[in-house]
Amino acid sequence: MKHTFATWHELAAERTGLAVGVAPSPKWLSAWGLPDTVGGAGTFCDIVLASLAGVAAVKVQTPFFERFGAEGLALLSSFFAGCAQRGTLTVADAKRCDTEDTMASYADLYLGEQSVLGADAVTVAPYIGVDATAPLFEVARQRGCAVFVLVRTSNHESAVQLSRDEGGRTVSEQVADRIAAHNRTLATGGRAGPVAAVVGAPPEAAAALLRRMPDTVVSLPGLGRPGRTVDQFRTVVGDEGGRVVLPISSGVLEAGPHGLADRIRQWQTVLRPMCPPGRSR
Ligand SMILES: O=c1ccn([C@@H]2O[C@H](COP(=O)(O)O)[C@@H](O)[C@H]2O)c(=O)[nH]1
Repeated sequence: MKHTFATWHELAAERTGLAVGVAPSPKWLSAWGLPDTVGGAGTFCDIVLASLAGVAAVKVQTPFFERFGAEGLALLSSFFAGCAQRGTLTVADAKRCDTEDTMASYADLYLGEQSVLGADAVTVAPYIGVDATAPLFEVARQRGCAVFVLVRTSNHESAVQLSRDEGGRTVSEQVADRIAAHNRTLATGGRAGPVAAVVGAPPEAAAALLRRMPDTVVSLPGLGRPGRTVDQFRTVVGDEGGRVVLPISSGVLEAGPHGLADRIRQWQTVLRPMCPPGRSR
């Protein structure tokens, strides 16, 4: 059976919630001894693909491909096709943000039936209004894809997300509530809705946001970073492991081309108890 993010709980139960971070940036190409060219990025992708057996998902930072122009996009498209052959879902981490008509074109580019990229999911920023991204939600629903909306990010400049409205809700909480509302309408048959969330908050805030969005797949970045422990994540996830995606970039790429496959297996071993087999959302 081909899984989608709507059936993430089944895929994660089988393969764990790990999403391998894919970033052919100047930094990682250099660390891997590869040239900072589209050819170097191609070799990087081949090595990653060879290490993906049994991996549920990849989270791909698309600007590191786009910077190479048409050749970079062609590489991204063929990398996604390679992932699909392995049953690995693809998140295009593009963090798009625009008004409705433009977002509709992003839906065509990343998720649509004729999409040249053919991703399973794309990330969007909600600061022009969550509902401006709604054209993507409908395409995602029709095609069994997902749109990951940034609810709370981990970067130092993210304070605006904690501003409060008259009712006392933070911007992050308002975004979370819109996501929950969309999924109440769009989720069907006990599956997760097509609107997913990215929550890079500290543990307590992350757990509260996770509870605020039932029927929603939630990506929790931060594992593998200094100061973030597996125990912290275990506490946040609780028994909701069937709807959690755990993206790890630096924590896998730092193993280098020869250690990558082993590092991925090590993370899967660590993460397996967070997603009990057969557990539903
Ligand atoms: O809150 C967020 C949301 C997304 N990111 C992205 O993750 C990578 C870094 O991943 P590591 O596993 O920590 O290396 C970063 O470049 C963003 O694209 C994030 O950091 N925080």
